[in-house]
Amino acid sequence: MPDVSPAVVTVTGAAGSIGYASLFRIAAGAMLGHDRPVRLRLLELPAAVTAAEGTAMELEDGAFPLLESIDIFDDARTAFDGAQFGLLIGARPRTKGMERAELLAANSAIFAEQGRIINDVAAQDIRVIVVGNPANTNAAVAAANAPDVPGERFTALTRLDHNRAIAQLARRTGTPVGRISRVTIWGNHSASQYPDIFHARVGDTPGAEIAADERWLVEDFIPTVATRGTAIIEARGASSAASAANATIDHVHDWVLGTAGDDWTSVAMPSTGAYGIREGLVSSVPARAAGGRWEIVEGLDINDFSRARIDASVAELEGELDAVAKLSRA
Ligand SMILES: NC(=O)C1=CN([C@@H]2O[C@H](COP(=O)(O)OP(=O)(O)OC[C@H]3O[C@@H](n4cnc5c(N)ncnc54)[C@H](O)[C@@H]3O)[C@@H](O)[C@H]2O)C=CC1
Ligand SMILES: O=C([O-])CC(=O)C(=O)O
Repeated sequence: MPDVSPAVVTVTGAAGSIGYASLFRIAAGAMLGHDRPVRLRLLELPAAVTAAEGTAMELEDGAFPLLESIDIFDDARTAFDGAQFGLLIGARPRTKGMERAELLAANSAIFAEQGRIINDVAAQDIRVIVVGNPANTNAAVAAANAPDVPGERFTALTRLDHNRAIAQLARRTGTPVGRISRVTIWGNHSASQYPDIFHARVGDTPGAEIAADERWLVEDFIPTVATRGTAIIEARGASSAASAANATIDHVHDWVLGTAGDDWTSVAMPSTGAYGIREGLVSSVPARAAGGRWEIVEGLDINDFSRARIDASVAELEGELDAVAKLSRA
């Protein structure tokens, strides 16, 4: 029986670009199903509350039958009260001249606080997706600060990278995206990520056969997927917003309503130690969802080519988390 009780959805950074591109589709039922009412709770910085009010006016004007309420907050403790879904989109952006360590420090403070608050006031079945960068490490920090919430409820967005990889494979092979499955993004949502097609199915062709063109794989496919965000910033003059919102909705949709058939998707979630990834890191892995839970797809054969790339991206995640730990001790 589908859950048709109203869902309490807290969205941080709600007045930003991804927030704006997400909220209308959430209100229309694209995220949780077309039979599940939603109650939106929008969190913004005080300076952006008026903009959030403008978005709320437009949401009202959508007259969405599923949208039961919209509330706006500049206080995280109130915004997360009773939240069943936390879309953590708002983050401190990197500003000119800012070192990566400063960016990590600023965001770890935000996500540690939000993790503590979620622990204290969110609903018992809270599910969190962190979109704000550095997303994996922000999710790891939030999870570490929410000891009463099962770690698996904290995830980060690599579905955008996953969708980008499918799109590139479709383009290369002339295969409709709907006939491409079992692609995996491993590691960090950064340029070190590893889009793995060795287990993929591309129409009737095994991904390994396509990966055999190593020159294309190394010089074209992997870097195109891994640096797509930068290419979009260069072209658009702003970072991916609609595609990031779309991927966020896909992620939560599949988490709640299940992944299709025997396909899997890519989810950054706290490591269980599977595939030799250190526990505590939030790394992207292949995962299926059923019954409202993500399950890592275990037992895939990882060849040397993939192992080296997974290890490199995981090492970057270790470096980020270690830097955050050092900063919080300083
Ligand atoms: N994981 C992924 O695949 C992707 C992640 N991103 C990241 O998503 C984040 C948001 O991107 P955009 O919406 O384009 O940015 P944006 O700058 O348009 O909006 C961000 C909003 O967050 C708000 N905000 C900042 N700190 C906050 C806090 N502590 N609490 C509540 N609200 C807060 C700001 O006031 C702003 O309205 C960025 O960190 C971006 O790098 C972007 C694309 C893809
Ligand atoms: O750097 C950014 O904000 C954009 C980003 O994550 C992406 O498009 O993958």
